[in-house]
Amino acid sequence: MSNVLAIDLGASSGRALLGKYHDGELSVTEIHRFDDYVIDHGDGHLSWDIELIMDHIYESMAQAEASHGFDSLSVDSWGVDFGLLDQEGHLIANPVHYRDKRTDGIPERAAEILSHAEIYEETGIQILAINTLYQLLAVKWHEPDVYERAETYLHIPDLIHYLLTGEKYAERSMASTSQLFSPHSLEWSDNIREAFDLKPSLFAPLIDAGEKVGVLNTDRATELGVAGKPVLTCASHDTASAIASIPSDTPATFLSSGTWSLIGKELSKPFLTDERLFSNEYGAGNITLLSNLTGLWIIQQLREAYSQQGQDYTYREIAQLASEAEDLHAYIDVSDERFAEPGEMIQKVQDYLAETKQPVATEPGDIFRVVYESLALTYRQVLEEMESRLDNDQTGEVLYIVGGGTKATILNQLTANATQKTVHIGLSEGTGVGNILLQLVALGEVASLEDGRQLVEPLLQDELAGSAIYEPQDNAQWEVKYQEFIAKGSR
Ligand SMILES: C[C@H](O)[C@H](O)[C@@H](O)C(=O)CO
Repeated sequence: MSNVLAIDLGASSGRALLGKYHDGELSVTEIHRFDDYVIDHGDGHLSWDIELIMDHIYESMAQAEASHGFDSLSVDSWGVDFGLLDQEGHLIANPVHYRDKRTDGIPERAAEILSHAEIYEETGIQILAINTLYQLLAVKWHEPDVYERAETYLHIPDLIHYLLTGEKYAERSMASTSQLFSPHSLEWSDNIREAFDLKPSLFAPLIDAGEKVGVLNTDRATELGVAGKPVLTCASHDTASAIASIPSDTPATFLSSGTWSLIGKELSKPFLTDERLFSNEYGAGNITLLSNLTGLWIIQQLREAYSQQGQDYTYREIAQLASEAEDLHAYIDVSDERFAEPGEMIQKVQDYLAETKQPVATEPGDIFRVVYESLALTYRQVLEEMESRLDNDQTGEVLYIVGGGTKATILNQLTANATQKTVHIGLSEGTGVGNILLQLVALGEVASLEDGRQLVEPLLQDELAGSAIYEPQDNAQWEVKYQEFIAKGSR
């Protein structure tokens, strides 16, 4: 019998879930939710307000204690970002946001030292400017004084675990997002470190999901009466914890749907392609081969843009408008760099449509529909690219979707239509539940993650009450749309 506290930090909001495992049954309650922890410094500079996040984590502990109490805690978050500690172990500054402009031009400069092909060969990670490697190089090359002071780099969950326990570790699923890690050896890549002459001290000892980091030992923990409770690793990368919550007996084809869309397959070993199409991240004990796509961020940004014009839409209203919208047969390339950057999203979608000589959507519902359809068709494109390269036994008829994006039911159906796969809906709080399952494994309450995944089905029954499967519809029509998309909107 254990109660575990999962802190799940997303790029748009964070939440604390209390998982109660009693008599072989798991129940999960959300006890705290918070947002607004991005600091916008202007001129394209963004950081994460770590003090505010820590306040909410202590608030979550207080709520958990006021509820049923908790036996352990673990934090997961978005990938790639990190904090730098100095020699005394002090955080030098707030962690910088992956959308910060500091990495502009860095991948190109890095390629003069080690080609993109060599970096991919070593790390199995797609070349994206947000990657930790490029962020660290931005510090080294543009802020040498900060680089000099920096002794250790820690990803967000590792940093928070350190601030709670004083112990410095790097959990492997998160390390695998960095482009400083080898999916072949599952260790930090000496080749990358040496090629870019990065200080060895920056790299904390690696640790697996499901291990003990230390115990809560801060003054605030003492004040709350929670000092001494263990802090454990889950799969600290939120995508990896989300995939851990998929109730599949066999390696799954997955879409982790949220601000980002991470679509791919669970594999037993890395799979590299000459075209550097997919990332080989490390999950909870397996490789998660995936493509990292700008996901519902575009919808979130459209919503904000309409709000600035005085039109406030709930996500339910957005889905409704999109489902009633005209089918314009118009598509965007969701991976076009302009859509990854904040601001002016209505204009950006319209500009893209005009530039590619497609009907320009003007009504909000039409614009939302263009984005939803383009996402769904991009999922098909990625899965086709993947499945055409993998062995037959690694292809699948079922696609599992987990994460907050599952609430966009229109996107679930469009994804089934576009991919021609049966879509099984997982938990909207899959990440937090994956975090909980891995803590239960660490505590010895559940024998393995496979056993833990069996606990998810009853949670799904509670959440979805029967609407958990979407079958593909209108196959012929979607075949036509896919060809149109490949011509106008594909990446
Ligand atoms: C930076 C992104 O958050 C990251 O690449 C992605 O993998 C993720 O963590 C989505 O939640």
